[in-house]
Amino acid sequence: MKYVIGIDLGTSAVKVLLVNKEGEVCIECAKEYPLIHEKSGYSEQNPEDWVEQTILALKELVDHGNVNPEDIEGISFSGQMHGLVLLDENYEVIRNAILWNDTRTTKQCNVIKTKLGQKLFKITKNPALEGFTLPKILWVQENEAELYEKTAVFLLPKDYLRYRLTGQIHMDYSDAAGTLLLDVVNKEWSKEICELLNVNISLGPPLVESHDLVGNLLSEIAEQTGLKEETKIFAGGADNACGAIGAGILTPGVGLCSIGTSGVILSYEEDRNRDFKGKIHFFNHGKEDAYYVMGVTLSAGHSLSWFKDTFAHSESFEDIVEDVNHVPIGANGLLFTPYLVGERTPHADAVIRGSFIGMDSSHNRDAFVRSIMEGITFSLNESITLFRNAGKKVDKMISIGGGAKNDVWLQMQADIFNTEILKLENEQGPGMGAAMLAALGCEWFSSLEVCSNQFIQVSKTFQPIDDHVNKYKQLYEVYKNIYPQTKDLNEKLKPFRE
Ligand SMILES: Nc1ncnc2c1ncn2[C@@H]1O[C@H](COP(=O)(O)OP(=O)(O)O)[C@@H](O)[C@H]1O
Ligand SMILES: O=C(CO)[C@@H](O)[C@H](O)COP(=O)(O)O
Repeated sequence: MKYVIGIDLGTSAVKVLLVNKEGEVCIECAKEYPLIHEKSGYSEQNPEDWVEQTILALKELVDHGNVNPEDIEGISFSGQMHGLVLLDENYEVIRNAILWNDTRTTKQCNVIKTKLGQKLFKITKNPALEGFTLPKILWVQENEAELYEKTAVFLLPKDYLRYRLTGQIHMDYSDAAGTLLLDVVNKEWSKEICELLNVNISLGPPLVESHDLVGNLLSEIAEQTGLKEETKIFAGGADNACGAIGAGILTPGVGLCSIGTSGVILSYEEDRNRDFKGKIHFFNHGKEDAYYVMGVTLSAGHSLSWFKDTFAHSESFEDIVEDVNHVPIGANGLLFTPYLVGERTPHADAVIRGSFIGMDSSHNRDAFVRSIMEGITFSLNESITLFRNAGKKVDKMISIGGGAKNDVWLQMQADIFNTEILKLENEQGPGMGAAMLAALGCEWFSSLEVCSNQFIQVSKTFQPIDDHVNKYKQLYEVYKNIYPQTKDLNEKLKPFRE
């Protein structure tokens, strides 16, 4: 039997999956790494942590996978999007990576808006948002000029990891789309944007397709992991593009809900000329010459992990969500907004912060956990509302990510979204998507579509329950009021944040 490995460089952890030619996940290993929040609004990671933890995860996979490393034909990648990794001329990391959920760049977003106006939208199909890469480049240019001067190339997180495993520098189109420097339709770095913002276009690495072969493993990495140097390495894609591939979202129809650190509602988009007026993101897919649109909740799983780290550090996620079903819908009158690091969709707002509304002395810990899960799901429902208002049909969704491990949450998604929710055999959509890109690159299949028929299995479906749908509709109306009513309060609280 032959195998491929999918590596998903997530925000909370790197997850590696060994997948055989039948699409079965033979073993998965995960290794965590920390987020660095130096100030309110800042979010960074040390790229060395990604490399060290990936090598450990791969070694564990080889040691316990019970397969001959010679039979592992290919590896590909999925990675958290937008994070800025700056390298000097020796390809050494210059500073910590500035991540997708870092919102320090409001000023730079305003500069982009002023200098580019409608051009930005015409070229990139997206607005200037704090999380994207270009504002981060401008922030370093302005605030750390001596580091910017040293920069020879910029990469995104999984591109840096791939560079360390292969010695080769590349970026794929699906991830490049999230930089705000890519001409999305013509698939090239935008000379016009670079010139107008005084960014040297040569900082952008060579662009490739997600399934392209980009090299083999470096000998020292083969030695450290137990893998073979000859293992073929394929470029991979943005985690949401890979999540879509790993859920079989390769044609219009079924949508995707992903609850990882962020939360994403995603839909395949056939028409590259479709104009969503920047309300949702429009990016290149990991499937060649295809596109997808999505809305993003910045702190989805992160809200739950914040609660766990702060109030239940020693417990597992399974423990803290175990009894939420004993709390009624609406968490006994407790509503939560998940704006722990600001928000993206539908409220692009770096200043807003979360709230618990309706706290009562009767509320116990389970009520708080339930209200967090409901608040995250209401936030994702705001993206679904945008999709529906734009004429997209949303009646069936595949749910992936850490949040899809819990059946109560999956039923909650069915009830709040009022859609059928499908759970897959394996909730690791991005890792599976990466494995599928490797399988395509190894020519096991003629297309991702053929591969998905073999690799993707639905394990369970959740139907909306009428009574729940009605209750959640009423709660959603209240939820939507919290943003406008807390916006001004948060502007006033901003000076007190450190
Ligand atoms: N058993 C579980 N039940 C509910 N939610 C969970 C469970 N395990 C993990 N999660 C959620 O999933 C999140 C991690 O999801 P994951 O897809 O691994 O994230 P990332 O790709 O960003 O690293 C956690 O922050 C947590 O909120
Ligand atoms: O910023 C975005 C998408 O635009 C995020 O979805 C990141 O790509 C991080 O993903 P996870 O770590 O939550 O999977």
